[in-house]
Formats: sequence, C-alpha cells, structure tokens
Amino acid sequence: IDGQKVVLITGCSSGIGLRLAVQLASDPLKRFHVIATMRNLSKKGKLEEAAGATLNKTLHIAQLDVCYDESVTQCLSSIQAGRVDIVVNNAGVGKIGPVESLSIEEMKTIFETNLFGVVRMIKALLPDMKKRQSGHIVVMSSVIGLQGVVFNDVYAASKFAIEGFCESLAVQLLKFNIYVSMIEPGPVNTEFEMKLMEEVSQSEFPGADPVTVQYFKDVYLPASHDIFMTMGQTPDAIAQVFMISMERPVFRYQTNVLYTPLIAMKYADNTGNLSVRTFYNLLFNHGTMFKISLTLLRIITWGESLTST
Ligand SMILES: NC(=O)C1=CN([C@@H]2O[C@H](COP(=O)(O)OP(=O)(O)OC[C@H]3O[C@@H](n4cnc5c(N)ncnc54)[C@H](OP(=O)(O)O)[C@@H]3O)[C@@H](O)[C@H]2O)C=CC1
Ligand SMILES: CC1=C(/C=C/C(C)=C/C=C/C(C)=C/C=O)C(C)(C)CCC1
Repeated sequence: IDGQKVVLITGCSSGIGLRLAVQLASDPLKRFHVIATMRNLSKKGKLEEAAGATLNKTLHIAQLDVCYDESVTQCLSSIQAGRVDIVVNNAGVGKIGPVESLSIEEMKTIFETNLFGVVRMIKALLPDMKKRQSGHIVVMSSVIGLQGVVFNDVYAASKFAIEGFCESLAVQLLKFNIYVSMIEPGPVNTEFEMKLMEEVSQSEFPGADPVTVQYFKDVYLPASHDIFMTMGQTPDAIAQVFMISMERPVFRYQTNVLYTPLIAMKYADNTGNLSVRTFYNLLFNHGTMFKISLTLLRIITWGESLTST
C-alpha cells in the first residue's frame, strides 16, 4: 500500500462506480489500492465478477452508506492503509416527474444522498487530508448540475447544490494542496435511467394535473429516451475521464462534447432566455427538428470526439 494511491469510491454496486473501481484496480502498474464501497453488500456479486483476479488484491469491497455517519466512520476507520488519497463521491440517485406529485419528504431523500451524502464524506476526510497537505476530492456531478433539465427539477437542485458547495470549498482547499474535481457527464448508459423508468411506471402522479402528466409521459419521456440512445456514454468512458483528471486535476470535467453546446448557451446569453427558449423548442418541437439538431451536433463534434475519450 505504501507506494500506491488509496482510492475510495462510493456507490460501486453498479454503473459508473463499478466500472471505475474495476478500471483502477486493473491498472497494469498496480498504482492503486481501491476501496470499492456500496451501501448494500448483498449486491456485491456483480462487482466481484467484474473484478476477477484483482479482488482482495488491488480491489477491496467495503460497506458504506453515505446517508449515515456511523457507516462512514466505521468504513474509514477500517481502512488498512490508514489514509485515503483520492475519494470519488459517485453514489447518487435520480428523480424525475412533475413537482406537484413529489412530496417534500421524497425530495429531501434526494438531497440526503446527492448533497449531504457527499458533504458527509468530505467532512469526514478533510481533517486528515489537511494534516497531510494532500488529497483529491472527486464528485460525480452532472451536466444537470450546470444546466437544469425539464422534469428533473429536484435532481438538478441537488446537483447544483453540490456544485456550489464544492466550488466554494475548492478555493480554501488549494491552500492545503487538496484538489477538488467535478465530473459532469451527460446521459450515461447505466442502471440510472432504468431505475427512473421503473419508478415512474409505478406512479399515478397524485396532485399533478392531466396536461402536465401528459407532457411528462408523452413528450418528455420519449425525448429523454432518445437522448440516452443517441448521446449516452458508457460508464467506461466516464472512468477514462477520471483517469485523466488524476494527472493534473482541474475543477471541471464535462465528459460529453455533444452536450457542451447546450451548456455554453447559458454563458452566451446572460438573460437565460437563450437556454430556456432553446430547451423549450427542443422539447416541444421534438420530432424532426430535434432529430436534425442531434444529427448536426454529432457531425459538428465528430472530429473532437475522435481525439477525446
Ligand atoms: N447515468 C447517468 O446518466 C448519469 C449519472 N450521473 C451520476 O453518476 C453517479 C452514478 O450513477 P450511475 O452509475 O449512472 O447510476 P447507478 O444507479 O447505476 O449507480 C448508483 C450507485 O449509487 C448507489 N447509492 C445510492 N444511494 C446510496 C447511498 N445512500 N449510499 C451509498 N451508495 C448509494 C447505488 O447503490 P444501490 O445499488 O444500493 O442503490 C449505486 O451503486 C450518480 O451520482 C449520478 O447522479 C451523472 C450524470 C449522468
Ligand atoms: C438535452 C435535452 C433533453 C434531455 C436531456 C436529458 C434527459 C439529459 C439527461 C442527463 C442526465 C441523465 C444526467 C444525469 O445526471 C430533453 C429535455 C429531452 C429535450 C431537450 C434537450
């Protein structure tokens, strides 16, 4: 462990966390000691299988639920190396649907994971990182932490919140030689979308009017599915961006060049009108215009996507 970087990742039962853990653990130079954590160890089978020969060598599985102090304390105190060099705050939950049908309690659970879960991890690790004057805090944010997306109101709020928290903290931490990095993927093909679809397929959307429910089900859901199909990245591509971030960390990493123009609109027009109107048109004039725009985006950014990951 002495010459290795100790990397702790949250939310490794599936998706991006799982692939990142496996990629790091499989490093041919064995530079990483990976602590792949998950809240529910009964789900560890998939990670164990993907880890193969790295299991209990460079990859170690541990229990950690970001929503509980005791779970975090217990996991951190059981670390053999006695330190964490890099923490990847990957655990996160999505939420879609009309706000009228979501209770405040339900909304708070999203913040418990996506905001306070990350804050809890950072608070637990900071004293030691500051003492050692070294560390890298990575957060799996989202493009939705920079630009809202219709019917993702609460999820967007939680990701904007962690962006604000980290952007503020990064300045102070630079004094202690600790780096903060936000990874901001667009859609990624993991269990994330399926979990959301399953959740909405069981909901009657109490409290929401029929017109809103119809916009959500008949306009948003198909358009969103199209976006995942056309723009969706693999979890391995996101893990690759993390690899790059380790060399000389910067604060932000947008992983998807196809999504960058949609974010850039925000900075091109201070009134916000360009973003609001463009997203409106893309959504409600979905169909031919939407498909053409997506195709154009792919053509415009094709050269770049060949040279990036
Ligand atoms: N997929 C996408 O399109 C995008 C995802 N992201 C972000 O990437 C991150 C990973 O998502 P992704 O891999 O796609 O989705 P998955 O749903 O596949 O993975 C999410 C992981 O987070 C875990 N998790 C949820 N709550 C907790 C908790 N309280 N404590 C510990 N672990 C928890 C889940 O565990 P369990 O199995 O127990 O539920 C699961 O392992 C999230 O932060 C997400 O917001 C960002 C941009 C796009
Ligand atoms: C771009 C775009 C859309 C959807 C974007 C989506 C669905 C992005 C999802 C990103 C995710 C899942 C990030 C996770 O953190 C709409 C509204 C369908 C139509 C207008 C243009």
